[in-house]
Amino acid sequence: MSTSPSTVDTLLHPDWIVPVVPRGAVLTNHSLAIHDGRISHILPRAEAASLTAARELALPGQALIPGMINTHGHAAMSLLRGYADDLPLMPWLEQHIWPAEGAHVSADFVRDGTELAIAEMLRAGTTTFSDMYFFPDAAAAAAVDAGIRCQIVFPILDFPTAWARDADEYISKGLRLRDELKHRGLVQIGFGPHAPYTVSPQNLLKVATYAAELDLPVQIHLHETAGEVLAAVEEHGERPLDSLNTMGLLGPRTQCVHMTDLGDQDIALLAATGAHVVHCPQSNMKLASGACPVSKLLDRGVNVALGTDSAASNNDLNLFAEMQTAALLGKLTAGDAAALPAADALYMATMGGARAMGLEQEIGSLEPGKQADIVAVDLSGPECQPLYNPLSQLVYACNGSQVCHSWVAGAQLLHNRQLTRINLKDLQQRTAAWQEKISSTGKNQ
Ligand SMILES: CSC[C@H]1O[C@@H](n2cnc3c(O)ncnc32)[C@H](O)[C@@H]1O
Ligand SMILES: [Zn+2]
Repeated sequence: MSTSPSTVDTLLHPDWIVPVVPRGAVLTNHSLAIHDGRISHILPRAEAASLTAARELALPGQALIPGMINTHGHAAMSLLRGYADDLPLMPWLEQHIWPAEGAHVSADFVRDGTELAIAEMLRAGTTTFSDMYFFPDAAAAAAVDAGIRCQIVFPILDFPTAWARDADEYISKGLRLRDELKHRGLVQIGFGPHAPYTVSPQNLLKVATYAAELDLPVQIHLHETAGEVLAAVEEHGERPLDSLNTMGLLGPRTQCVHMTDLGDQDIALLAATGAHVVHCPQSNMKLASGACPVSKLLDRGVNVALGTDSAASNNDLNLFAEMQTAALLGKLTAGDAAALPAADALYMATMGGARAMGLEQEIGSLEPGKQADIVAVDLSGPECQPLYNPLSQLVYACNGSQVCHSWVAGAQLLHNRQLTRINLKDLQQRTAAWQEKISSTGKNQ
């Protein structure tokens, strides 16, 4: 039986702890201790005096929450933020984004773009992100250097790009990356078949076989628009979700991103298979793709996580904004102001993501024994006053810039809003060089 140590690495004294599990709980006059990268204690402030800590931090006016989990994105696309706005999905992709990626994406682009995304995410409370992009080795390297936790789903497409020639090469390169990173505790590798309209049924079948054999996660863009579903029904005679099910691709290791076009039968299938949904409300709204029926999914017991998608379709990587949008859109979609209360939105941004990634025993809530992935949010400013309910402020009033500190596996990556492992000045110079290069090339060249 393991006992909690009386000597700890770090002892935090916030005004509130919002552990997420149990849902809706808010602890006052409590302290949290970190030891060996994990949460060792959450205890009443009066009892914290019995602990000896190497480092103690008073956090007046601040709330501790679990580090947030951005369950879907393409981090390096931060270099394409604002490159093509106000367009629907397919013209945006086919006429603007894919040509720009064809012209500019390289290992250096991914390295710098991912670092820019990580800097933004850490400063807004994200401590774990999922990434689906070319040169996933460069994305993983940026994450390892920054100390942030991530899930890298290596891309799979039927067509050639700068990273791979065909689906077999995408898969073999991705699996090699998985072998190289197997022992990196903060990095999890999975399959990232882009979408049913860019990956053939034969190649999706290969993904299903490998994923089952290796027990790896699979993340896919799915039912992003009604047009996607309609085109698939015309071509294959069935809805994409049904095709994936027939292929054996729907199950507890599957993360279905977007899911705006969903009927009752689709929802029943998701519930029966245990597949997860990753809701990206701001991207769905900006591209006018549609709205995921989150309340119905939750009512049927489907796990829903939150993602920003890329900075090219959002245009920021801020889960506070995403939580607020999810809550507001959820109410509008359900026609019910009681739908998606603040506690549910925060759950989706934390435990929802952890469950989707199969990491629910490790992250997603503040509980003794879990990894110390923690964020401290300042609720003392005028935008959060008066303060009747910290949970309400976190979801409906905070904007991300109130994040003061964050820790991943006990390592402090943000201290008083300063990134501890990223040189922001140098990063901003590299970003400016990319902007210069991309804008001088001109659009679609
Ligand atoms: C295979 S790497 C990722 C690929 O996906 C593109 N992408 C970015 N956002 C979306 C979206 O909302 N739906 C579909 N595809 C998207 C990105 O540009 C890369 O080419
Ligand atoms: Zn996406």
